[in-house]
Amino acid sequence: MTEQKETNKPNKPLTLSTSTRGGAAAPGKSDATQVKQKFSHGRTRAVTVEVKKPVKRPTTGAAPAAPQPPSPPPAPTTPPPAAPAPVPAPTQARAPKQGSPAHRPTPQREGGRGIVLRTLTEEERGARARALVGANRDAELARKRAAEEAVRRAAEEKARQAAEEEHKRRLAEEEARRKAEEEAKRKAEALVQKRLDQAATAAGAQPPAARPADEVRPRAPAPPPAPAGQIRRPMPGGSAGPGQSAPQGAAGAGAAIRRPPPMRPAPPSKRLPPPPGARREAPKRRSDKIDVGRAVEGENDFRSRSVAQQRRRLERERRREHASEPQQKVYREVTIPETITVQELAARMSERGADVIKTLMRMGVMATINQVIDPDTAELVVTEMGHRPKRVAEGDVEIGLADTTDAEGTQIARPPVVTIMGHVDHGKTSLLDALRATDVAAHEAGGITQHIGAYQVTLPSGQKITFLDTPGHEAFTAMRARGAKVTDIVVLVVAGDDGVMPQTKEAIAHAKAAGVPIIVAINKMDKPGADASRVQNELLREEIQVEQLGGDVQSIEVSATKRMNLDKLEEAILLQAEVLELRANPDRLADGVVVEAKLDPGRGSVATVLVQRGTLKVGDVLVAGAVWGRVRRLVDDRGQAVESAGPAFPVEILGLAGTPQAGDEFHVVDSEARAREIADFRARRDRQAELARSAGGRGTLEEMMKGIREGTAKELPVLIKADVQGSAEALAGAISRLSTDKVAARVVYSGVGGISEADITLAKASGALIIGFNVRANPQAREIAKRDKVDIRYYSIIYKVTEDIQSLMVGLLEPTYKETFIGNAQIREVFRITKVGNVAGCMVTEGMVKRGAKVRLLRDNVVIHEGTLKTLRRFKDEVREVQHGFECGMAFENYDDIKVGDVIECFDVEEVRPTL
Ligand SMILES: Nc1nc2c(ncn2[C@@H]2O[C@H](COP(=O)(O)OP(=O)(O)OP(=O)(O)O)[C@@H](O)[C@H]2O)c(=O)[nH]1
Repeated sequence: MTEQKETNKPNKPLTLSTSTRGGAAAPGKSDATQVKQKFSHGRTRAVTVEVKKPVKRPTTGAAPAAPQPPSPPPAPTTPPPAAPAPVPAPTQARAPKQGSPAHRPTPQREGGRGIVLRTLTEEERGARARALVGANRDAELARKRAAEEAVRRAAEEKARQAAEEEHKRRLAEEEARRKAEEEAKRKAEALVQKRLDQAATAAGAQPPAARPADEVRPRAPAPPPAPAGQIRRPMPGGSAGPGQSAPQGAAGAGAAIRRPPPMRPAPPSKRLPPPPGARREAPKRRSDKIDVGRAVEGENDFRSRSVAQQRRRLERERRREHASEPQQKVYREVTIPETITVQELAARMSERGADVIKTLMRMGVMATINQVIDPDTAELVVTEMGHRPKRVAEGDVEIGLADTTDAEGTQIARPPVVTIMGHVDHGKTSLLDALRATDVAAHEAGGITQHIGAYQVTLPSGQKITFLDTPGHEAFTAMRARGAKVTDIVVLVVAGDDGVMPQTKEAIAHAKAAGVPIIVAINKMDKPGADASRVQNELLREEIQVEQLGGDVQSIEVSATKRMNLDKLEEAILLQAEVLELRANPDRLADGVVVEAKLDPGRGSVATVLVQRGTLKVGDVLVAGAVWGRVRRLVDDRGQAVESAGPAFPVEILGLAGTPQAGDEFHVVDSEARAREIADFRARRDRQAELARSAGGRGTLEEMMKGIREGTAKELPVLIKADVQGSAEALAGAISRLSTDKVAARVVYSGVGGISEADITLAKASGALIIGFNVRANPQAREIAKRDKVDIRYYSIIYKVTEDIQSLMVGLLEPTYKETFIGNAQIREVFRITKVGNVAGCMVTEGMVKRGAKVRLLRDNVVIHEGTLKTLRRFKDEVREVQHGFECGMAFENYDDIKVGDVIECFDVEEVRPTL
């Protein structure tokens, strides 16, 4: 409305208003009048004009609103037709602000001739021109806005059309879907009808008319009067119920659309108010599940079932049919881990939890569904319920991991792995360096040898030797204690000028305990005081008989500093390797031993490993101890990156998730999942072992005895430390003499001095018992012994030692049992007694029968049962024994299968103490 008014108004940015001085002028006469000239931007100017009074009035008509200026601006009077409404708005908004006089009513003049202006001054003209320019600018601005508005409107129109089309499309889809649903329902109903007809025909039942109405789904529309009445009830007056929109109400009046389309706009203004009483009636309507659209079409006059309901009903029928068939019980193989809950066990057997609990109760075990039961009980339950138990341990994840068997043709010769051992300052490091310098490959490549704990030397002949650079025999034994057998040959370095020293003896003991052949390198032979034969003789006392003295141990005289006879030493090593027939299969998943491992700040976990079998490659997934990882990089002993490492090749591995321990075995596995599983299991096991240790577990001796009892050990290893050499030797001799063909006492090492950490390590690696004769263990050794469960026994009298060792050895032997026959009884009659079971009425035919004695049941001279007697009665009294020729009643413990004619053999069992 406002816009309309605005547009009808003449737009005059420049107007004149007059004020006549001196009252009204007489007609026909000129009159001076003061005219107020108005410009844009609110500027005004008073102008004096002369008005000539007309003699004669013109014909009536609309007086000009204002005298037109000589060049009137067209813009304000011609707004763009495309956008009439928005354009005035900004103008209107601006108009009052600017105080534009455009809207002021133009004074109507009495005379129709208009006003004659006086000639404008230069200043006035200029002002007018400026005003015109300003007006033109405004008009231009308005035009632009109108154009923009037109574009926006066009875009809006387009979007609206698109939305309408989308809406139409959805309606069509909805309609199609509804039709499809109806079609499906019709088919389902037809099927149900058919089945019911068939059932009725088969049973010779009543005609379909007699069937309940809700089972006979109408295929044709129901009679119209009924739905009409039902529809009108919930929707009085035809108005929509609460919550229903107007379109639904319209549908009730005849439209076929039953539910509002999803995108349909429902303006709240069109929503009809709920009729009085509609709220009360709504629940009833919902419970009836009346469908407005269908009701109008007259499709149904009662509750209709959905397709899903029909399907469910058919399924129920099918199940009922199946339920009548007897179910075949499925017997399964049930895997039983080390711990299992009742629920899990029930699930694995596909049995009900309650049944499993009942079975447990029958066995005298009260357990709840979530209770953990031990594997033995679980196995009994599984057997009881008719399934097949399969026991597995958690450690089964390691099965197949350490498979060292290789087919005959697959193995090829591999380089020997050598460890150098000896007394301090006898020249181990010097010899290792000298041997390393003989590596032709390093010289050829010009590479600098890295110190990575192991390196390989290529001899001029092309043969290779791998040296382990482990610091001393303790590290060697520590690795062995972890179960790793890495070294093939030990080179025992003895300084020619010094001879056999305590650590030389220790080294010999360690090498012997590991069962590794020794090659003696008598070093420093360049020194004037060096005497090889003296050294060889001293070695004899340590049971090392060198070839020069008729033994089989090779002995080479060398000089590390002078590089003397190094080639001979290498030859001796290769010869020994040949004897050992060292072979490995390079074409399999690699495994080996971690020689050393560290956490490098720049490279992460770095493990030096020695490949023992197969070929280790970059990208392999491996597990080393409780650590796993994927090989990111392999670096050889010269610091060169390599792609693979074959048997006896020492190499650094980068990419492990953690740092393994020296002596840990590594295995390449086929998947990360397996590696992770094994590493997790080992970490768990180590944690449990640590807990058991802290809780004070069993000692080595007990474990050892258990091993012997189980037949896995046949000897008692002993480590002797004494105050003087004489005592140590005497003890070693006495203990060795205790050995018999049944069980052996083996002296792993005998030495002089207090018990050190090295002794504990050796004892641990050998599973030995330590005997401290007049010596004690130092605190560190005690601590390690406690941690590693190594038994230390202190003595000060030699015969006490031998007595103890003897009793230990006897204790390790299996006891023997002697059987003594007591008598026989024949079953003459079998009585069935409630709560007791079968009782045999017998006649003692030989010797006597005794309560508490062992019995065997013989049927046709075949032993069919062996056990104990539950009762032995004579008449009604419980008796201790029944002599030959008397009758008695006997019943077996946990056994009932007795028959007339069977013989009960009665015997005693006596344990015989084993002797050495
Ligand atoms: N004359 C002579 N001196 C040697 C020989 N071998 C080693 N030495 C010297 O003996 C000393 C000890 O040598 P190392 O190689 O450090 O002996 P080691 O057994 O490794 O010593 P630890 O590492 O302390 O156990 C050094 O001063 C060497 O120079 C040799 O063949 N002849």
